[in-house]
Amino acid sequence: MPSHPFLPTPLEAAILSIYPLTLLLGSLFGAFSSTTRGAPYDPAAQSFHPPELAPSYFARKRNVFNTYFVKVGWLWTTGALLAFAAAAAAAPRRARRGPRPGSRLAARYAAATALWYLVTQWCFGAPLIDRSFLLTGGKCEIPASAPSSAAAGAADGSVAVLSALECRLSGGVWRGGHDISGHVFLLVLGSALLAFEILPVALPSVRGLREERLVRWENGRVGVVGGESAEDNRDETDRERSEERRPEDTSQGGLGLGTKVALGVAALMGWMLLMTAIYFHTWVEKLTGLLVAFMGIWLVYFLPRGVPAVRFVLGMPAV
Ligand SMILES: CCCCCCCCCCCCCCCC(=O)SCCNC(=O)CCNC(=O)[C@H](O)C(C)(C)COP(=O)(O)OP(=O)(O)OC[C@H]1O[C@@H](n2cnc3c(N)ncnc32)[C@H](O)[C@@H]1OP(=O)(O)O
Repeated sequence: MPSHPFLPTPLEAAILSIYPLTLLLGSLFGAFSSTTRGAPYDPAAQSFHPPELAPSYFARKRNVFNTYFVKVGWLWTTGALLAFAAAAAAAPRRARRGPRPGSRLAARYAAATALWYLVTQWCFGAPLIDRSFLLTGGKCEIPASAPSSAAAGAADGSVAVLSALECRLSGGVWRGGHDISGHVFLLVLGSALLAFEILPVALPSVRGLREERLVRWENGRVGVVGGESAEDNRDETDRERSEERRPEDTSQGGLGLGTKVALGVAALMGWMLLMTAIYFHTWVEKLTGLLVAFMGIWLVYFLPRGVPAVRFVLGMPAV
């Protein structure tokens, strides 16, 4: 049982700990494997170069999983969530009496999408990842060989661009700052979103996914979702709703094809996280990617537990 609504249950903590462990094991493997250490790594290109000498297929930037899966990872996350929502809606009547995804699934998805967008795509201009790169001393360097129009910048060969994309378009190299790993961020946020939405619905009788979650009620008291102490503090309507749901606790939930596909997408994200940990980025870049993703997960899944007003907007999975 967690000690505060803002904290995960032991099972949720165990699930979340898979992420740092994956990064740690992957980074250690990358650091000690002789094949990886012997391959030519180009820090400017942030990859093994030339690609033919990369230590594995997954160590090449243009591998099919990176190009069509991670690089459009939010589209996959969206599709997986829709598949899960469709499977839950189409579940047979008996399973439908099991926990539902919750009326605020779309709000939580929108919140997570907004975070992904601000961090990796656009934040009233350059995305947060690019802003932090510039703030930590990074700049866009234009090689002498670049077309003269692009190279018209400062004396040190750098140009005043605000984003990695602009830099690339002007033929430059994004160099010198701290580059938070966008891959780690997206893969952790996307797979955790799927896990936190699907598991409490698909595995309703597993302790720690639903009923051990602590919440703070409007009167300031803290209780367990669906537990006795919590119900004592809720209004009549809430109690009635929870009575309706009680027989579902023993059902198997709606683990239809869509849910299995969505879990498959989350698992592939886990695999790609491991590949990223082994073959790409520095330790600190991976760590900051993880921390930013964890911040997002906390905002969407743990802050609502402790703040009723936020819970009113974002709700909680399977409640
Ligand atoms: C009821 C249900 C609710 C839902 C109800 C809603 C209703 C439904 C509404 C629909 C509405 C539509 C809404 C959808 C909206 C979208 O989902 S459309 C969006 C589709 N687009 C995406 O998904 C884009 C996702 N991609 C990204 O965000 C960024 O590309 C990423 C993944 C964060 C990565 O960024 P990055 O620049 O590659 O950054 P980074 O990780 O630092 O990598 C640095 C380098 O190392 C390389 N690298 C790192 N790791 C790896 C690796 N593992 N392998 C190979 N290379 C690697 C990178 O390739 C990169 O190299 P370059 O490409 O720069 O040369």
